[in-house]
Amino acid sequence: MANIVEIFPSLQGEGLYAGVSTLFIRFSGCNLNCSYCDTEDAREKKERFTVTKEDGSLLEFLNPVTPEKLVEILRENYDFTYYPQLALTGGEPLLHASFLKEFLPKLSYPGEVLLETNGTLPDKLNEVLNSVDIISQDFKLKPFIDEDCFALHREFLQIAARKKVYVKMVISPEVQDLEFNGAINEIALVNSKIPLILQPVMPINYSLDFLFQKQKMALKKLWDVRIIPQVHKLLQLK
Ligand SMILES: Nc1nc2[nH]cc(C(=O)O)c2c(=O)[nH]1
Ligand code: SF4
Ligand SMILES: [Mg+2]
Repeated sequence: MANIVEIFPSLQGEGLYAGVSTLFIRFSGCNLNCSYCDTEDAREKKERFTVTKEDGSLLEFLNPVTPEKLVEILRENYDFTYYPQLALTGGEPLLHASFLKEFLPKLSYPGEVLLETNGTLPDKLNEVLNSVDIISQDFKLKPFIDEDCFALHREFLQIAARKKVYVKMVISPEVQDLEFNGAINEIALVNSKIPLILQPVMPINYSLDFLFQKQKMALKKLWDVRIIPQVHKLLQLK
């Protein structure tokens, strides 16, 4: 059984696949507490979850949900043809790894399954690796979190690199070069071909110079470094 916050169709607003028509499942709960978190309500369990249908109307279902029920809800409410990607997000979806291990083979999604993860639960990733196609792994930097996640991020990325993977780093002018360089080195040690997406903290009420400076810094060690803001926020989508 899993606790869900919401299911909705939208454009992928973040990362390497920004712009792809995507069906999102947002799971409850998170093991981190980032200062820039824009899904605070996903951190706690909800009695019910909402399903936004293709025509924009809303349905409500009771938590927790079984894998069978979730498959039924998706099949009844969406034509998967229109969503080349299914995104699993949160919160931290890997807190539901054993659920996902049952659910994803039952669903057998015809498109690609993309996992949006904070990259700190390597053992859980191992459990679901065979059932996902793409991994969007965050690298969490100071000053946005108190913990040092680099060792976990490295271990996680080594596993994720067996699939299609990219790293997403939320940055602002407050991120120090030393911290940033440390993260770049971790990625380069796993594979310098792994794409890195620099995602500026929203709202952008600061000069963009630091973004280009950080991109250049990263390009010394990595082949593919992109600056991509949250497209869904620019377009005022969910
Ligand atoms: N449109 C849209 N794209 C997204 N990509 C990642 C999201 C997330 O909250 O994890 C997200 C989201 O909340 N909305
Ligand atoms: S990992 Fe994601 S969901 Fe969890 S606190 Fe950080 S930004 Fe929010
Ligand atoms: Mg979001």
